[in-house]
Amino acid sequence: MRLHTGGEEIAPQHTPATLGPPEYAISTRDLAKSYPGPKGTTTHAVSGLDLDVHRGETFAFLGPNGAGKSTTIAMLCALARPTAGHATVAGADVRTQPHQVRQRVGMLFQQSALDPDLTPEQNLRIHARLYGLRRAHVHRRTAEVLEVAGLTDRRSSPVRTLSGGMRRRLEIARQLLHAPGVLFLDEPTTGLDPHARAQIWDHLYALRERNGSTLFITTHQLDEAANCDRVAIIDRGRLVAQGAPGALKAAIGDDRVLLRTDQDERAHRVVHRMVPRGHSVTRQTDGICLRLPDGSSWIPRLCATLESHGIAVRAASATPPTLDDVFFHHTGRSIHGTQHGGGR
Ligand SMILES: Nc1ncnc2c1ncn2[C@@H]1O[C@H](COP(=O)(O)OP(=O)(O)OP(=O)(O)O)[C@@H](O)[C@H]1O
Repeated sequence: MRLHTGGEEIAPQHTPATLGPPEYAISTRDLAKSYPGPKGTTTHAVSGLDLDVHRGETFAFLGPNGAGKSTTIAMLCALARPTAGHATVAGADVRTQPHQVRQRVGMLFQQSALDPDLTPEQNLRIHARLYGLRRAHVHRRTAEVLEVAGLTDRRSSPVRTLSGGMRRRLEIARQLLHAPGVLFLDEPTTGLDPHARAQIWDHLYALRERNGSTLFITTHQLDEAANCDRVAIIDRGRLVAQGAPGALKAAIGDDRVLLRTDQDERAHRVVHRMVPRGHSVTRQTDGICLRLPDGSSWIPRLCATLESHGIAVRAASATPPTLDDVFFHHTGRSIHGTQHGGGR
């Protein structure tokens, strides 16, 4: 993921009455950013984005590659200018008060900005000075954030000797030095093994509990988004859905029914005829997938009909909707790229 510092002219501004109330950590209305595309075209990286993130919330920003996540973060951190719309972050307007926004947020980039030959303590001190922290505070804040990151005992080891998870915690610690009100994390667990991923999440939850930090986290990991307080799903620059993961899943209702048979092609045709219009039936590499309300009640009927056609059912399961099903429901695609293949 890249961050961009766009340089386009921006429209005249005023703060619209429709922006969320000041208790929101982040509020956007009609936020948009376009880039000049190839051959005179325009790429609408983000369009008409309305987001409200409460203070102290862990908020996931979920979307496939190229959906507009980095562009949104860049605008919210006042690193890229919106082409249109409004946004306030930690009480400051990204257009008219970009300096205040940058003072009040922390931003974890995907690319490491640590010097591997220096120790955690040295890296933090350099960052603190670059950030203009008063000398008297640097020592205390460095010790505090090292403690929060669980790295006090490694404070004098060269960074190159730390594990991937430790380095990521150190990157997060760096962003906490100036005690930001909102912390943006761009895919914070990318490249980490499952154990280190889990540790980073424990660390983020602890930050939320301890400091009441607002965490805005981009991800394409469905399980990570599902563990956040609320999630916004973005696709092709537009907001698809926003809400608590449970509520988003409950709103679509349909379960996912998976059938594995000895003749999937024939089974697909049979099943297709049984299911009412408007419900999806797709062939996947691992069987036939249906999206239906109360999926488990369909299984005996589906199996009996298939067997009456001489098709053996090897496995059948019904699972409640996931955030991928929410994405599919709104876009007709899986977040990881599977097209709606032959469904209804
Ligand atoms: N500086 C730029 N100039 C032109 N087009 C850009 C620029 N930055 C991003 N884009 C385009 O804007 C769209 C959104 O890109 P963005 O990087 O915000 O998506 P993303 O969701 O962060 O993707 P990924 O998860 O792959 O990093 C893409 O079509 C991208 O090609």
